[in-house]
Amino acid sequence: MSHAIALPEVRVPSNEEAEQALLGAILVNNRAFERVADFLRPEHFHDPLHQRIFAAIAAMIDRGQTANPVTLQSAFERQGDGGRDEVGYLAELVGNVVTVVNAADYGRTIRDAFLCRQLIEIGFDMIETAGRPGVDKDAAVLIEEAESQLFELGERGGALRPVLSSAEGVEAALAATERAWRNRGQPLGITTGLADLDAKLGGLLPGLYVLGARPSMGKSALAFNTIMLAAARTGARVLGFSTEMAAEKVSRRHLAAHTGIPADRQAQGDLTDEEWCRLIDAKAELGALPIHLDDTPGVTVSHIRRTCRRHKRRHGLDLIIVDHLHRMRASPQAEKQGETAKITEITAALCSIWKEFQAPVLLLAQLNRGLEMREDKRPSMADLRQSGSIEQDADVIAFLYREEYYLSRTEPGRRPDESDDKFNERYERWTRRSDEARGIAEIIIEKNRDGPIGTIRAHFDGPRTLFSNLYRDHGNA
Ligand SMILES: Nc1ncnc2c1ncn2[C@@H]1O[C@H](COP(=O)(O)OP(=O)(O)OP(=O)(O)O)[C@@H](O)[C@H]1O
Repeated sequence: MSHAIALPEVRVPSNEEAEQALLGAILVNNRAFERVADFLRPEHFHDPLHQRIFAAIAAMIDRGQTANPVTLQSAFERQGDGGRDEVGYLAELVGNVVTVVNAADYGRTIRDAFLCRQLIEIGFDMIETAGRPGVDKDAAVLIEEAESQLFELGERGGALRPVLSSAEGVEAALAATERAWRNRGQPLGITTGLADLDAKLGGLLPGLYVLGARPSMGKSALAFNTIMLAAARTGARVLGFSTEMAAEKVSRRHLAAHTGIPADRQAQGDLTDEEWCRLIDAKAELGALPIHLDDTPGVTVSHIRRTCRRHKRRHGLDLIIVDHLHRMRASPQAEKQGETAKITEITAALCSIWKEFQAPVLLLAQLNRGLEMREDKRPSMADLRQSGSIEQDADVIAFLYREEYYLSRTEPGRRPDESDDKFNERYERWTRRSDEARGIAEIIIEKNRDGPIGTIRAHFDGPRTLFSNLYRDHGNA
């Protein structure tokens, strides 16, 4: 049985005096407009007449004209919406001006009142839709919609994303080029911690990055231990979704990467006094990094979006890592339609997530077992399961490959009819290849929307579950 609740009477927030004072200040001195032009728009005013006056002032100043009661009045008359009492009102606004110094404060007060009015509207909408009997959307959808509205309001003050003119677009592109020129030698985007990879990709920029590999190749090690740590050390605020590994295990691997004490030994508590000290020192250093982990199993894209919104509001957000695609859940309809529909829905949604947050999304993906039947087990695009939508939506697709992994599992045994010489020769070949492959990983970039493709090599340290630069850090040629 449902029962009615009485809602409190809410006063609509507005500040008539601030609106009048700001308009008067701008009419006395048009320079006051510059102090509010970046964040204040006509719809932020509560009084419709003030909205019209502010819009007219903005248009005149944009055209390089002076806005004062006389020019404004004639502008209103030309538009056919001037009235006798406006002349008097504009003069009154000017007459009551005490100072033009507080223009920015008046502007912020007006905008705050607008945001509060918007909040009230969203709140009433929520009450109305959630309380309507026979509501046609389920609670999760209503929460998603409310969060989306709040996020928009928090991020852009309810403003529409600006449409850029060609001139503005070119100016933004040149400003980015200038920033890049100042930081030449540094990646444009967030560092991956691997210099050769940064050189190929320009670091991680807003976009969808897919990293595919067979299990145990070190995908999670590359994403969580190498990229996450390197990015966070440069101040990037990272949020990781780990569907496979508990957050505690990810953190234990962070400690392993930092101290060199393998995660399995930490878990067993088998440590010397000196190692304990290293772990405690590492705790302080790693604890200060802007890293957060969500280890909810089987996450949906809406869970990721909601968590990112909340996270961005509280902590800021520069990099999102999702481990991994094939452990995520899609909508019940897509799940019913099969794997292709599921992957298509998830990659499209992750694309909209990087666009919304203007941050790179690094998505890990498990590859088909089929590639292990091949002589050359280096992965390629065809090994991505249901790869169509991934190929289309991803800005970068890379694969991780370590020959060492396969060689260590195929130590030759003597065949029944094999001579000593033949066996020794085969064994030596295997030993040579194993030596060459030891600690080496290949990152094969098969798609790079804005840059070159190709393979880079890195060093893999198993006990630390950490990748590092091959040449610089290890001197391998
Ligand atoms: N203590 C250790 N000593 C040596 N190697 C280790 C140690 N701990 C982990 N590794 C190696 O790290 C690799 C695991 O990496 P990771 O879990 O990142 O792989 P993955 O590609 O994400 O695989 P999965 O999808 O199965 O999680 C394995 O090859 C494992 O042998």
